[in-house]
Amino acid sequence: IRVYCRVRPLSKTEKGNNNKNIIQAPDDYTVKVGTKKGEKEFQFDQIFTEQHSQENVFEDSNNLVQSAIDGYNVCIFAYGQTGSGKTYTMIGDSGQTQPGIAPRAFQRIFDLIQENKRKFSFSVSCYMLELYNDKLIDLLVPSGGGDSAKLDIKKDKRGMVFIQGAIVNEATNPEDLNAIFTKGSANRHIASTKMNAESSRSHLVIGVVLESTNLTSGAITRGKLSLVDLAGSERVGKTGATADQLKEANSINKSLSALGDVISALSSEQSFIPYRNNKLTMLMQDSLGGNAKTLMFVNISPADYNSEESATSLTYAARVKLITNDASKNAETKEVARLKQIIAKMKAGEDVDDLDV
Ligand SMILES: Nc1ncnc2c1ncn2[C@@H]1O[C@H](COP(=O)(O)OP(=O)(O)OP(=O)(O)O)[C@@H](O)[C@H]1O
Repeated sequence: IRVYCRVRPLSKTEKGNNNKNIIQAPDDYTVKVGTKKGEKEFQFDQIFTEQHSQENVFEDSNNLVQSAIDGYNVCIFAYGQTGSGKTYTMIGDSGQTQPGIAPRAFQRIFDLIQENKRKFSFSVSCYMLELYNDKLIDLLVPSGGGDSAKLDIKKDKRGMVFIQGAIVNEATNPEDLNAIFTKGSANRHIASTKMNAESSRSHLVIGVVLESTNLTSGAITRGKLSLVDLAGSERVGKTGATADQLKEANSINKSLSALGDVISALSSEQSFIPYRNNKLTMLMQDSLGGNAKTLMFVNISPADYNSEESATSLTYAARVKLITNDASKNAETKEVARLKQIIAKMKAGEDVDDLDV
């Protein structure tokens, strides 16, 4: 699992309020957050700051679109507190003057299809779901989502998750995918109004299934690109929160901890992975582990009043990253040291069989 950290710029209001920026990124891989308890430092695969455009962010993610076409299950998901830039990263700004990963990926899918059309025929289909208070809502059912009781999370023979009872729309060009997304977003808005909820309190899952048929051999390959905008990770203060808000927060906490547990179990190569503990992890089961390629964005706010939330998000993300990272880093360092020693010995004309590393 690769983990990228993205720090949004201070907003106009925050600048107006004289909020301080407490995030530093001394290099491309290190981020420091100033908290009341002192400075905390974290390492990730890449840090994006306000200097990085949406193009820059997509450049580092777009090879995953190729992987999905090649038959992998690819998942790109964004984690962070409300207002930290998850939607901006995954979808873009509201006017789509700065499109995010999803619309760029939609375009890229069809660019790649075009490049490969002499050798393969392709079919592209898409579903779009929301998970709110542990309830699945089909966003492609008009006027605020379908009857969640009819939806069931299943796996096909090859382990790909599909949602029995959910609408799946075919797409033949990027505009189709954009139109499906726009329709789903409008339904999400209606659904959240009906439930009197903020959309940031639900998880959004877009699944784009890519099937290619080799025109010579007839072999069929299926991959999937899952784009997930998770619910805001912040905790709700007990004081002042309504019963509904506490229920929401509780359900979000449960699902995000379940996701953390799955990722930990995968990273430490445990034999049992607790996917079935939550609908979120059941939904993402084919996107985490196995032949999946996963990219996590941890989005953080740079403002001083969010420092605790930012530190908490980074700690969660570090937990995702750390376990695998440590192992491979150590292995790499040892291996590099061993190879260096071999080179040195070979240069000196010595025997390389008796190495002590
Ligand atoms: N990298 C960025 N550059 C410029 N503006 C940004 C950036 N990231 C976020 N913003 C702006 O900050 C605001 C909050 O971002 P956004 O809505 O993406 O947060 P969010 O984490 O998705 O929140 P929610 O959980 O409510 O959906 C938006 O107005 C967005 O346009």
